[in-house]
Amino acid sequence: MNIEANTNCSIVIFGATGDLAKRKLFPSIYNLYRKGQLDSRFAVVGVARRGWTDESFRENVAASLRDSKMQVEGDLEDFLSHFRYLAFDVTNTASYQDLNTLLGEMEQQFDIPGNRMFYMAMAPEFFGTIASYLKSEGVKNEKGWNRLIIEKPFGRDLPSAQKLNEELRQAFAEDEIYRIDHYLGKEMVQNIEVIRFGNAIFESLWSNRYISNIQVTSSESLGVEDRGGYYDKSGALRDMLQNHMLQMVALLAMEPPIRLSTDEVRSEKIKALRSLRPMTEEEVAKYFVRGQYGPGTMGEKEVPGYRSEGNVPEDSRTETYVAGKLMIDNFRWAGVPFYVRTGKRMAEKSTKIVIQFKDLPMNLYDKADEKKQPNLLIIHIQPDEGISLVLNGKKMGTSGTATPVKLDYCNNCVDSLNTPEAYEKLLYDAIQGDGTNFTHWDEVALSWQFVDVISKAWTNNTNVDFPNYAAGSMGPQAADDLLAEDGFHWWPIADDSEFSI
Ligand SMILES: NC(=O)C1=CN([C@@H]2O[C@H](COP(=O)(O)OP(=O)(O)OC[C@H]3O[C@@H](n4cnc5c(N)ncnc54)[C@H](OP(=O)(O)O)[C@@H]3O)[C@@H](O)[C@H]2O)C=CC1
Ligand SMILES: O=C1O[C@H](COP(=O)(O)O)[C@@H](O)[C@H](O)[C@H]1O
Repeated sequence: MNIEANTNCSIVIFGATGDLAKRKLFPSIYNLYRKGQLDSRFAVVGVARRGWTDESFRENVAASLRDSKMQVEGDLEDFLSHFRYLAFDVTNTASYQDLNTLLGEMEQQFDIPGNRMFYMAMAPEFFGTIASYLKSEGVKNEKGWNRLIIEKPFGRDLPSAQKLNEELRQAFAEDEIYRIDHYLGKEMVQNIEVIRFGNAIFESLWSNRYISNIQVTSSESLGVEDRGGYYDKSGALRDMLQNHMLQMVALLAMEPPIRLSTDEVRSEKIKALRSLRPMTEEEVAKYFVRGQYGPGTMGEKEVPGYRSEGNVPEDSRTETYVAGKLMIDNFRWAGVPFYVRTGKRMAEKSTKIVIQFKDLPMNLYDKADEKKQPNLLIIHIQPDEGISLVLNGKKMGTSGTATPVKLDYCNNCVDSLNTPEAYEKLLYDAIQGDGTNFTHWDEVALSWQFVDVISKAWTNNTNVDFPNYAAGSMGPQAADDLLAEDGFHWWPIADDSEFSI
């Protein structure tokens, strides 16, 4: 970690009237303030087009805290006094000059030495323009540090991501750019490194010698809600796999870094992503499966199919589900499939990683009429947070018979109230100058390079039979077949008591 002593700063939120600011950013800033993790000398400037006043902006911030069901204490008025609003036109130099003047005033008022953090919570087509004006109009400050936080999506393929990156790099250095992947702020995603590198029993087994396959599932029960317009141009591959899923794979596959510094961790993740076995377009069908949900039942409720959602064409060929088999061609992982799957309108909201260990070459407790139970390490990312280890123990009252036993550690049972939200942690890290849990450009580029082949193959092959899974199910049959061909199956993500074959 690279910790910055100088953390009193101004935060400028571009897109301060939007959904992300309301649902995630204001509550996170308030939590940091309440816990004393934000220096008391801070300022927040919200910018967007609409003509709000400071008062209406503050009322909106307060409403966002109420909506997030936060415990707001007697300090709300003081907190809100650090917030100002500026109606803004991103293409007009005068707006940037007004912003600079306002920041100067607030820096004086709150004794801030010029540190500025610019948070891009706006449609991505504006990111390059804003970064360039921040520099040309002198809002990027010479007096303190400058940091640019960039929301997803970072491009829609490698060329567009490269173009965006070049635009940003004209104005900001790589170490001033913080590309957010909110999965990297999740408590249990951060725990992957600790589980691996803090436990002799796991690190010594963490390779193709002992692991047979790894499964990463991130299933969502919600559909596309009101984001049909965005989602139909994106799909599950770009929306989830290119970023969150590949980041989790990189953390699971990387070599131990020589120390926990930003550069060392990133460098190992980059090496893991470079080891992903590339595919040709023709090979994509062998490794990847796409799906789109049709109508179905969620709990008791009938829900429509994807093609009937708002702003989605009725003949859409956008995938709402993707499953794949990734091979990592390096010494540690050769021969071990990493299976990933993610989708909307699946049976459960759940993110889990299951590490399946190889069977013993000879197990004295194998019975011809009983199926074998492999050892499993399960990392529960959300909504439950914790670790389970599935072992074999003696079946009580019998002799010579083994039965699966599960050891559970529940992280959010211990301290659920104090588990910080991902955005809160990432904002805190960015203020500290710690970029470890943000993605380096090379990681973004390698991920797009891998994903672009899949999206090209899917665009060129229009012969898809969509919808191919019912809302409320666990996805298309082809995703089960993908594992069955290798002699595996997806481990259940819902009811842990089912952890026997
Ligand atoms: N919402 C979420 O949960 C997530 C969002 N993101 C990303 O965050 C970013 C923002 O998303 P979200 O908050 O949902 O989007 P919204 O559409 O809700 O908000 C967009 C914001 O941008 C402002 N805006 C739009 N055009 C202009 C303009 N020309 N000049 C100035 N301001 C403008 C809007 O305000 P006004 O209309 O007043 O100008 C509004 O504040 C996107 O990149 C998205 O992909 C990423 C992960 C999750
Ligand atoms: O980035 C995104 O993530 C969410 C899922 O995030 P989670 O923290 O709830 O697992 C997903 O719904 C959204 O489509 C995607 O853009």
